[in-house]
Amino acid sequence: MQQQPCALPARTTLVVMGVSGSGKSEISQAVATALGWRHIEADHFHPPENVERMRAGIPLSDEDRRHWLDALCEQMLAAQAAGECFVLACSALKRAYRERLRQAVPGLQFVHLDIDHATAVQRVGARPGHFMPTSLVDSQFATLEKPAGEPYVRVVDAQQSRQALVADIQAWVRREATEAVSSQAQDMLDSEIDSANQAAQLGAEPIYEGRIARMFDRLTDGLMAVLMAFMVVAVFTNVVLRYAFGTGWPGAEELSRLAFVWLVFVGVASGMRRGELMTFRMIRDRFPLLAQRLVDSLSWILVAGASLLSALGAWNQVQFGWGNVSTVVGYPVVLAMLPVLASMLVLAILAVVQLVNLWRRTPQATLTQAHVE
Ligand SMILES: Nc1ncnc2c1ncn2[C@@H]1O[C@H](COP(=O)(O)OP(=O)(O)O)[C@@H](O)[C@H]1O
Ligand SMILES: O=C(O)[C@H](O)[C@@H](O)[C@H](O)[C@H](O)COP(=O)(O)O
Repeated sequence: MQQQPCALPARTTLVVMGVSGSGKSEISQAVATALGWRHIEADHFHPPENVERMRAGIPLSDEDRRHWLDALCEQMLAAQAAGECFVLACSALKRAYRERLRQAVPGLQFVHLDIDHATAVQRVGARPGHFMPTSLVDSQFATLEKPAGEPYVRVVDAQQSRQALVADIQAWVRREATEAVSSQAQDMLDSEIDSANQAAQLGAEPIYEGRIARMFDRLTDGLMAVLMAFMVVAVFTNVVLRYAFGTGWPGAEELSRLAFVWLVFVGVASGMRRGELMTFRMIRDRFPLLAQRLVDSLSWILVAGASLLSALGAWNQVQFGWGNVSTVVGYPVVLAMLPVLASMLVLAILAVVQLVNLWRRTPQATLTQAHVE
């Protein structure tokens, strides 16, 4: 049967292991045919001396198996290099032998055909023309270190019918491949989410610290707390008056709207000072360090420019609204423009401070500090 190029990205390599007579050769061949994978028969890679030893009833030693295992590793790597999945029939009796194979092919899967001594002896005895004598079955069991507990291992009862064994192994291989693919997909998704999180993140450090910064924080925090409390009380009072007493406070909506405008702009200035505004750095992080500084500088110049333009707009509005009052409460409408003006001026100043920081700090500090808004 012609092998198909192996399309699965994971769990594409399998060893069918067990003592002599467990059914490695036959079952692995059938599994390979069913999956369309290359079949490698380890018996074919024993040097003639090993075959002669076994024919003479002499068990192989670790040393006898060393070059044989090396040859098997070469065969597995050759299959992989050709882009083929493979099933290797190999006794792989000791853990150390399996580790040698795993070393060459990380993630190698093993199916252990677990068989009892009597059945193995019976099968080996009934197999005509094979070099392996039944006298060696004892030593095979003596050498066997069962693989249970090792990674990617399935143990099956080799006394089942051939069809049941092939179906079981095939289903396990497919399950493992699906799980591996979905866990790879999950890993990719996780890393996408990580890089997205890195791309859009809160600025790590405050732009400016010092006595004035502490005063500014106290002032803005206090102001926001008062504004928030005022909004809650105003809206709540209005609702209670309206539904409980059939009256209301006509100014509540207008004043809470005004408080909201103040809250937003005070919050923007406060967040910017603390470096807490959302930043996107996915593209910027791909540049070399110097280019990153230049991109950051350009970004801060743009922030300063845009903030100044907004401040100018707010100032025009202040002049325009001078003398005008709100319709319900009658507060001067410039009160709604002042937070915009103040906040935009603060943003422009902070952007300039950050521009200076960029060129004063070390490149590493700049890297963690920089924001691309
Ligand atoms: N599930 C099975 N049920 C009955 N006989 C089997 C089964 N699997 C293999 N055999 C037979 O057992 C003998 C040993 O199988 P083989 O594949 O050569 O084992 P191994 O390669 O492990 O020595 C063969 O004659 C084979 O036809
Ligand atoms: O490590 C070993 O002692 C041999 O590899 C042995 O395990 C293998 O079983 C023989 O090559 C016989 O071949 P069969 O396993 O096909 O009987």
